[in-house]
Amino acid sequence: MDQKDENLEIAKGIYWVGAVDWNLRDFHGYATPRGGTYNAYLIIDEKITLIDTVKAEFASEMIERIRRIVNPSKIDYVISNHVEMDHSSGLPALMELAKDATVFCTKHGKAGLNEYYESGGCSNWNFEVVKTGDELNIGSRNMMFIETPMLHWPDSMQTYLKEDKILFSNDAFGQHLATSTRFEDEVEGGAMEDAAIYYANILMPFGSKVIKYAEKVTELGLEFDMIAPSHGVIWREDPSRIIDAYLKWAQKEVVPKVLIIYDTMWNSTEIMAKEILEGVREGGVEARLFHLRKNDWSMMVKELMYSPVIAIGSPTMHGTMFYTVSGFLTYMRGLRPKDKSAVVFGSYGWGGGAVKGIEEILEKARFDIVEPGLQAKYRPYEDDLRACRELGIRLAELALKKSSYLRPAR
Ligand SMILES: Cc1cc2nc3c(=O)[nH]c(=O)nc-3n(C[C@H](O)[C@H](O)[C@H](O)COP(=O)(O)O)c2cc1C
Repeated sequence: MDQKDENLEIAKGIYWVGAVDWNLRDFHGYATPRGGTYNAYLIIDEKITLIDTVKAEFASEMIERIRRIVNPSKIDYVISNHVEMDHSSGLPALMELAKDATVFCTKHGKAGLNEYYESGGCSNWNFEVVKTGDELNIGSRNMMFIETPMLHWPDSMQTYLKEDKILFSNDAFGQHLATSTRFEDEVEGGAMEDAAIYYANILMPFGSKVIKYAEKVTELGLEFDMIAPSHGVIWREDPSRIIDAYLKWAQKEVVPKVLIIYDTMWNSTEIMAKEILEGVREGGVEARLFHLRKNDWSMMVKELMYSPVIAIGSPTMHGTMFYTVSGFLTYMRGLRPKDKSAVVFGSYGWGGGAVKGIEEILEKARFDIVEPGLQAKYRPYEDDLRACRELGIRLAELALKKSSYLRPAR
């Protein structure tokens, strides 16, 4: 190993061999202003073992990192925790070199890899299908596999290295964060906020599975010295913090906060939004205001996770809501937020339509619509503004009532 690469040995004989994607700004539609990483881990033992790979465009970088430690053809075992392409599309290039390696994955993992890489030579790979509790001896160490279906795909699993007490958790507990260090405790300000954004955008629909997972981990009596996800930095200082945070998010703990999301063509809806915000402020509660074309939706979704109350505003355009509002509602519905109270507002010129359309969607998504939508014709005048401010005060009261704790998990 070069001196400069020493920090890549995360524990004795265990190396990070992934790639840092400094310029990643959009991860399948999720805004990643701080970049990202694809983490792969190499374990040098009697059986040389690679855990996950990287996105195809970084495969040669991963192979080069491996080569500096060991000839890739010497790899005996490849653990494929998840078939999604950011972790598996580097696999065909790796398997070209490690022709005799056995690939360990779940039943759905094997099917998924075959779907993705039929033309990548997958039919020649040796597979071993594993399930929860199965163990694999690699010499001085033993691994245990834990299936985590729908955390966040059907094939997902995690790998626990028993002697080192390291959990290779794949996407769970990850963050999109490009760094030159590999540990969370070395990142200025930590990575909990990045993990919260990740949870909100990727795992929010699967809260009940997260709760079951935490119970399983307790039942198995697992202890952690490190939790090493497949994105971002490794949790080393009190690693259970991230499991506790997941539990809080899954249990939908919220803070007294009102989220105001809107779009506007001629600013009338924006004036209403800001007046609602004034009311919330008067009511003694924090409000966050987001213009849909000026902010990252992934950040709004993180705020939604913490906020018990949301106000959504849209002007009417051609008889319906503004297009960004319908796009955001589609994204938000898919994430299945629960126990949210909502109110709708917006400006219109003649027949209207936006407010009604939004309310219909929110009802289907099981939001509790606390009162009829507020509408202002063309420009909001004194009466409209007073109504917005009073609405804000009522939303603040509601947010206080619905909040079960005072600070987000950090
Ligand atoms: C392209 C366009 C289409 C519109 N279509 C409708 C409509 O179908 N029904 C309606 O009531 N108002 C319609 N309006 C009027 C707007 O809803 C109205 O100007 C409103 O005050 C805009 O709110 P905003 O300032 O927040 O953008 C339309 C406006 C524009 C610019």
